[in-house]
Amino acid sequence: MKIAVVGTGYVGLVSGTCFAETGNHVTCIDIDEKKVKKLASGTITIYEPGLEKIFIRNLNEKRLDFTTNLAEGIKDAQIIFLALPTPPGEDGSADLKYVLGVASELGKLLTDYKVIVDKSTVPVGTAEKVRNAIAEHYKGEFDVVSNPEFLREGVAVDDFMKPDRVVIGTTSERARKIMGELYAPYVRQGNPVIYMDEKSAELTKYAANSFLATKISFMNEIAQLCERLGADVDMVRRGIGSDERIGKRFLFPGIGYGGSCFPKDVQALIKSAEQVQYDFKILKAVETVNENQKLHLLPKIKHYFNNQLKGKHFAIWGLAFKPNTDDIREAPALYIIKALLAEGATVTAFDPEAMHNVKQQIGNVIEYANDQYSTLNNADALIIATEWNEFRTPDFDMMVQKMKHKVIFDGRNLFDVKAMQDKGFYYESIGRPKM
Ligand SMILES: NC(=O)C1=CN([C@@H]2O[C@H](COP(=O)(O)OP(=O)(O)OC[C@H]3O[C@@H](n4cnc5c(N)ncnc54)[C@H](O)[C@@H]3O)[C@@H](O)[C@H]2O)C=CC1
Ligand SMILES: O=C(O)[C@H]1O[C@H](OP(=O)(O)OP(=O)(O)OC[C@H]2O[C@@H](n3ccc(=O)[nH]c3=O)[C@H](O)[C@@H]2O)[C@H](O)[C@@H](O)[C@@H]1O
Repeated sequence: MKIAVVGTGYVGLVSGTCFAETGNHVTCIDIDEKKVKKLASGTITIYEPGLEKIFIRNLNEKRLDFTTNLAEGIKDAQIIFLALPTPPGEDGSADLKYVLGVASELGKLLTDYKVIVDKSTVPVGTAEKVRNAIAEHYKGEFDVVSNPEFLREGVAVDDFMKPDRVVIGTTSERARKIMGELYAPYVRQGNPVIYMDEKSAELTKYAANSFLATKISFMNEIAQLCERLGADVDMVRRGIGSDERIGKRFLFPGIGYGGSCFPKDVQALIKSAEQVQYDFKILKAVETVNENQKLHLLPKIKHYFNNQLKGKHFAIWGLAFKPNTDDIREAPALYIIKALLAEGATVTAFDPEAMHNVKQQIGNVIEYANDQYSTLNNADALIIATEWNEFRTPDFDMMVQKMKHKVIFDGRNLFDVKAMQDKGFYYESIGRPKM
């Protein structure tokens, strides 16, 4: 099939590349000229394990190309995916200016039947708005489908190639058939394509992200209780996770959820509810808990240093919002850094992939180290903000040699509490007894 993908960010690039991987011809369109030039010349623009290899293969085999020209990019396409940003507007609701702007452009360009697919995360009713924006200029036949994306950064290729499910929202038989054909190679036995109406598909995406965020905030509150009652959240997590109705995944407490989606999607669903006079109480609490959790380590740190952080030097391991990505959008580490600097402390940080993005965002207000151990020179304490694999089994002897004090505040529960005590560390983590 011939496919166009408008927007070559995370979702656009991953889905475009993966659609090409099963033999489709994909043209990716973006207004960012620099990005398009880079991609067209074979340089990948995001860090995503496994993506570069298939990106290069499909580029070389001419199943994937890039352009800034919308008219040229969509000309021969049977399906046009919109993978455009839907950032929070001033009031927290999803800003649809990119999606509707492109829809209106498409209306001026369409000359024959095409399926226009909302892949961006968009509020209920957007498919209708996209349809109207196109129909204002184009009077011929076309369909608008909602096909939300559920990939996770860091494992995006696997999530896309072997999805748990594919949700397709359309009431058009013609569009349903085309979308079914496109997705047939991706769904394994037992992992269904779920067809529904557009509105239900749109809400499914927000419900999924909000439910997962709720699980995390719930566990972060259980962790708070554990700290106050002397229980161990790791044990509680295992104890409840083995119940299939609850499930083992997404029960890890930490320093809050970040990333480009959970924070904005929770906010947007609260707003959508408000617009139909519904007060979504649980989600408001989920958001508040998460805001507090990002700085949960701070009082512990201040308490340890008798409320005097001025002149103290901190090492930070991990800047990305989660491992295996260079994405720093809403990363808890950035909130911690800001709070430490405001208290007059200094910071040296290391992240295996995300440092270039942090440098670009906050510049040289902190120092950047070439590896995890160099952050520790003269550090009064180490703070762990992202659970990269290489942080899980460090050389503790080398750490001890470099650190001024053997003090670790671990926002991701990487180490065994008793083992750390035996090594002589002062070690605080999330929801586990200090010993
Ligand atoms: N990042 C993720 O892991 C996931 C994101 N989503 C959703 O997918 C959508 C896109 O997200 P990301 O890929 O992260 O966004 P992004 O911000 O990484 O990329 C968006 C791209 O669209 C381009 N763009 C903006 N206006 C344009 C226009 N008029 N014409 C052509 N290109 C234009 C930008 O230059 C950028 O390259 C959002 O709604 C998001 O909520 C859904 C699932 C996963
Ligand atoms: O809509 C989206 O953009 C995507 O949002 C999330 O994917 P992503 O943001 O890439 O990352 P997750 O793995 O979900 O992690 C999100 C945040 O939750 C935190 N988290 C996750 C799991 C957990 O048990 N505890 C926890 O604190 C992570 O550290 C991270 O900050 C969803 O998992 C995807 O299904 C969805 O497509």
